[in-house]
Amino acid sequence: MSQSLQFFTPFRCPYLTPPKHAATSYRWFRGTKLPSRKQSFPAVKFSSSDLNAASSKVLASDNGQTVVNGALPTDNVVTQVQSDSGSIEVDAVTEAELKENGFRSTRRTKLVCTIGPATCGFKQLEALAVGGMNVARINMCHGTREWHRSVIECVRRLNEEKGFAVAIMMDTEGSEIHMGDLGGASPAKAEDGEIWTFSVRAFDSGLPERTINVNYDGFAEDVKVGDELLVDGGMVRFEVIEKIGPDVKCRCTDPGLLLPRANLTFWRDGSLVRERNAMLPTISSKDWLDIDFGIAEGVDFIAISFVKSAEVINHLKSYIAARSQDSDIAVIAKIESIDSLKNLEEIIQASDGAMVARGDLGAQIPLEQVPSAQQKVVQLCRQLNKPVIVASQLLESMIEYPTPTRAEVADVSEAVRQRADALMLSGESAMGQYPEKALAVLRSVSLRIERWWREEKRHEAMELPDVGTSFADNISEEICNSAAKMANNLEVDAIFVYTKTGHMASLLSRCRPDCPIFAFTTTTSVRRRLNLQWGLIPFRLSFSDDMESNLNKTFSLLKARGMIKSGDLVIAVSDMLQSIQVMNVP
Ligand SMILES: Nc1ncnc2c1ncn2[C@@H]1O[C@H](COP(=O)(O)OP(=O)(O)OP(=O)(O)O)[C@@H](O)[C@H]1O
Ligand SMILES: CC(=O)C(=O)O
Ligand SMILES: [K+]
Ligand SMILES: [Mg+2]
Repeated sequence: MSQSLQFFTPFRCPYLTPPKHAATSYRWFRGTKLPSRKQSFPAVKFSSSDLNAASSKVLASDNGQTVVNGALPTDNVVTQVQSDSGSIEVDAVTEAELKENGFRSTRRTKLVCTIGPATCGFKQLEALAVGGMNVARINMCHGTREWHRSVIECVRRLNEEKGFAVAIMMDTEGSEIHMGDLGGASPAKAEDGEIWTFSVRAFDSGLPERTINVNYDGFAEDVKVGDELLVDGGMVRFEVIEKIGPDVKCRCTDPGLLLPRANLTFWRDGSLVRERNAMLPTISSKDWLDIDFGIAEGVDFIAISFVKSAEVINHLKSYIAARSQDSDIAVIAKIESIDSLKNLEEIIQASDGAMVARGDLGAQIPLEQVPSAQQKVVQLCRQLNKPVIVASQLLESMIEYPTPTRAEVADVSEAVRQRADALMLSGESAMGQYPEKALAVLRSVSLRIERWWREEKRHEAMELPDVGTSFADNISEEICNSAAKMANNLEVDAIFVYTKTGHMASLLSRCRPDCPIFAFTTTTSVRRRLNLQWGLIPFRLSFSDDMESNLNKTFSLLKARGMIKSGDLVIAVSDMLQSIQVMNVP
């Protein structure tokens, strides 16, 4: 049986001004005591007077079939469903998880893994995909384009051959100051009191002992004797003791490992020195070449390091649009500098998502300010309806050890509790000894915390401001907000959303409902992109504007695959019809 509410908006044309009185309404929902899901659904016909909106109509029938636009689904639909039964695509891991644990227990928090030497092989990538990796990140700071291309090819092959839907994120190097790549030598340890040389010289035949290359030509000019030099945000510290032409001699004051291409920052009188850094371009000439590479390879996301303003994001987005027609590449702003925090709202607004890149962020602001910055970025992204990734050092000790520290588990839990869209592994999966175990920890902690929070109903409702600019957008938002609220109150098993661009799916995800969201979309690229968003289970399915036939088709395909069963309670929304329907699976 089905109950439905539809919003007819004849003024969806952008050049028509919407009449104000036609605001959508779900008063019946607010004012009506909703039946508990234990009760079966009475077939109720709402009269249009039950609704506030003159332009809204409720269509319901009592024979288990919904009347859409006055037409009943015909036998033809059923025949078509049968002959089309192989045409739904969902990630193989999610499918297995759904069947094994049921709808409600699927993981909502998405997982991103940085791919490096420890995980670049086909088998290792497969193990990560099986372990729940939703997005594979390649970091252009490291490795050659050839190396990255082979990783992308492996992921694509896995998706095709094994039915995964792993998306690819390319992360740019950015032009902040960092060390060279050590010329292939293994990372060295700097000991307390040792003198090391940081040099902007090019060394043709290997690096002399205790010498580090610096990528930024102005380095020797900019630093002063007495400055403090921080490697990787303070993992190793030096004091500048002498400048000799292109060489800067430094004494190690905090020992530690010098990793290839580690970030360098220098501090004077307790403050970060940034004058010159602030003038470096966010996207370097090398980054532009990497971006061309990413576009040519058809990556799903490009993450931009050290974003300073919204301008660079807009610039990149128009470049991508010009270079690749119909491109679905989403641009993720990495929040990892003081400037990005200053211009946070405009940057997030301009981007398709953000990453709290705590590694470099912690080198630019005092460490104790990183947690509040994280909370702020996560919250703002949700309000602006952009996916957000919490990254760096989540399970840092697992680079070397097979179990995380209690503090690391608490940190992961906090990011899940904040309801970030995704968590990211860096060194743990790129070059650690236990990439699969680290992923398993993220997975099990996410599941546990999500369930606990749901059961205890601890999530305080967040004020979600309107994000759209048009009246049609506002209707979509109202529909999604209401659908999510109804889903929680009725304790439905899943929300179905039929969406071509993915926008309605992300609006639902933003509400963080108690049940998972099945997002049906027509293209594989949108489906992969939705993989980053909280609570979405993306399916590829060809569908029409006829919701009734879409629903029949989906029910029959999902039932045939054992993913849903008769009696399951679902709410369906669509961005073609702007409707909400509540029904038990027939
Ligand atoms: N493609 C790669 N080849 C070799 N080593 C890699 C590669 N990708 C990552 N790594 C190693 O894993 C570590 C952590 O990866 P991560 O992507 O966090 O890099 P990062 O250098 O900290 O830079 P970023 O600030 O962009 O995250 C790196 O420091 C590097 O040692
Ligand atoms: C991920 C990243 O770039 C950082 O944490 O600095
Ligand atoms: K990077
Ligand atoms: Mg960084």
